[in-house]
Amino acid sequence: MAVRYIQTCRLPTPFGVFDMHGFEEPDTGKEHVALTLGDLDSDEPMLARTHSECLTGDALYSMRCDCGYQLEEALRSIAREGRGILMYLRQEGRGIGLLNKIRAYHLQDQGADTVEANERLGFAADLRDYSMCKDMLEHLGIRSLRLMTNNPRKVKALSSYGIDITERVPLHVGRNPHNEHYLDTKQSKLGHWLETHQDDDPEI
Ligand SMILES: Nc1nc2c(ncn2[C@@H]2O[C@H](COP(=O)(O)OP(=O)(O)OP(=O)(O)O)[C@@H](O)[C@H]2O)c(=O)[nH]1
Ligand SMILES: [Zn+2]
Repeated sequence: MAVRYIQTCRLPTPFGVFDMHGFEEPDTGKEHVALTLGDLDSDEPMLARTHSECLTGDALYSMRCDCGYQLEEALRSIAREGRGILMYLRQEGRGIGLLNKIRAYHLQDQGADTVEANERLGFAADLRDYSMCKDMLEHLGIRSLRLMTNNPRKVKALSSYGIDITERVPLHVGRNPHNEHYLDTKQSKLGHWLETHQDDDPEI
């Protein structure tokens, strides 16, 4: 989905003072942001995270998933490095929206896994689209990334838009008894790289 740039402001966080750049999808009115830190002009590949919105994990401390832990770890890593970008994409619930995610969680409370729950509601397992990242990165003049993710689809999608992913950086945090089954399902059904030993990624 195409986005247009709106404005930039400072965003102080416990991890560092970021710049927050706002973008809008003219077709849908959806609002996305990119947080950046450090020198954007250098051609050195930039540490990056594309993070899909998860209100429950990112803001409400849910332990059903790993999102909140990953968000914090990504910001912390960017701050440690002194340079990087986090694109926060408003595609809640892998694209089905918050209320449908609650419906899906209800089905999971009754025994379905995360993929089966989506399917029972009539959705594909993952409806996300990452094309807005291309416009955001182009606007900011960023060409190559060291991407923090365990999700092969993200790497494939961003590469297909011509974004140069020079390295895939694993982001293994937040496993707990409440999300163990969810993480195992992501690994077995969605192909996430979640092994403890990370020499599992020969093509990147
Ligand atoms: N439909 C649905 N969405 C979920 C569920 N649990 C988390 N999500 C959403 O999934 C998205 C995060 O996707 P993940 O596959 O966990 O992680 P990812 O961001 O694709 O991959 P990583 O980069 O490795 O973190 C967020 O939008 C969450 O709201 C669930 O059980 N059902
Ligand atoms: Zn989540």
